[in-house]
Amino acid sequence: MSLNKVNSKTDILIIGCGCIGLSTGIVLLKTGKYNVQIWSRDLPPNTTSNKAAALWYPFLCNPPDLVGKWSAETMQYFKDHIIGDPKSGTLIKKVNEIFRREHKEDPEWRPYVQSFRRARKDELPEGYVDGFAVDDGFVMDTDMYMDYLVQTFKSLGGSIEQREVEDIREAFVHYDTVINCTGLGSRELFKDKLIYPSRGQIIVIKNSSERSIMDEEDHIAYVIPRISNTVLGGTNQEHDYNTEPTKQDTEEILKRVAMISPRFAKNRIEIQDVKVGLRPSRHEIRLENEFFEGGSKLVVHNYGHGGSGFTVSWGCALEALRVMEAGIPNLLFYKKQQQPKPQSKL
Ligand SMILES: Cc1cc2nc3c(=O)[nH]c(=O)nc-3n(C[C@H](O)[C@H](O)[C@H](O)COP(=O)(O)OP(=O)(O)OC[C@H]3O[C@@H](n4cnc5c(N)ncnc54)[C@H](O)[C@@H]3O)c2cc1C
Ligand SMILES: O=C(O)C(=O)CO
Repeated sequence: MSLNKVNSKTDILIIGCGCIGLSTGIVLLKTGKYNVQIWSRDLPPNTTSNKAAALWYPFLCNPPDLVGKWSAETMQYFKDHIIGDPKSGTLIKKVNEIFRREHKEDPEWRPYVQSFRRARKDELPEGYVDGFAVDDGFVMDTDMYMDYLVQTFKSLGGSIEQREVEDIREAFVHYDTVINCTGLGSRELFKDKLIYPSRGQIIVIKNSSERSIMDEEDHIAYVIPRISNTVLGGTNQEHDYNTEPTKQDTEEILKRVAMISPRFAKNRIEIQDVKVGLRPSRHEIRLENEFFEGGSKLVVHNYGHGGSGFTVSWGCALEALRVMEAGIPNLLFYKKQQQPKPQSKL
């Protein structure tokens, strides 16, 4: 049984069509070494990824040092490959995180992000005394960006099938190597009870804003401008599976946002949409190899990105490629191939 190879490229299956699965698929296809197919229960716009705000900013995601590294790699990847493309739905936008109390410590990801600085006094709304700033942060108009990822993946030769995987062995019938990008789905598919939902509600409004501003100190409040609208948030209700928006959360978000951006207190807010997504939260991102079927099958796990899937997506995709290529030579088939051929007796 040879490793699945067609046209001398190795066949790889990715399960999941969120920002993580699509970014990982694009990185694999760009090497020119793999045929990549995605199987996914839900397709954009019906994924958690589509419910995100989204901006580049490490948030509700661990481990801190790797999140810092992957966030910085993602920022670089955006600058090199994405920001210049108007179809990507992305914009460079300064981001300020603000605090009501002095915040002596820089964020743990600071060593990886050269453009980090402390906020200036004029960037702090009334009642706030400290803050961070990243002038070359960026935002994504999430639906536009997800469509852009799908188009990029397909244009590189990737194929997508809407298909739920109930048992990983279904995938092993056709593939030796599978990349698991199922987010919260890993709770069932791989029985990982460490991953759980953190419910986030956002409001999409017509008004615009010149910067992203967020307060995560005692509760969550943020304003994230995008190309065609602005997102106000948010909530973080752990282990809450309710995907329906609530009036109470909408009112609470509007109240908090008025504190960080007084202009939204004065001007009439024109609500376009209210969305809810379940962040795939975990004590840390799981990005590692797991061998099945006596070493003849390989699963590369890439899930558990919490509130930072977009922020770390390209760094994690590049890491998943590295991890996968370190794992494949240990597949039983490869090992057998490396064994010296028995010398003929003649
Ligand atoms: C309100 C809100 C705001 C956010 N804002 C930001 C932000 O500003 N910046 C940021 O970086 N992040 C943000 N996030 C976090 C970000 O949305 C997530 O980290 C990210 O979407 C996770 O991507 P994913 O591809 O792992 O998951 P998903 O988008 O959930 O994709 C998982 C995919 O796997 C599929 N799947 C699952 N199980 C199976 C199965 N058994 N068989 C087949 N397919 C399966 C699903 O159908 C889906 O296609 C926000 C999240 C929320 C909720
Ligand atoms: O709500 C979230 O998860 C965010 O990342 C917003 O910044």
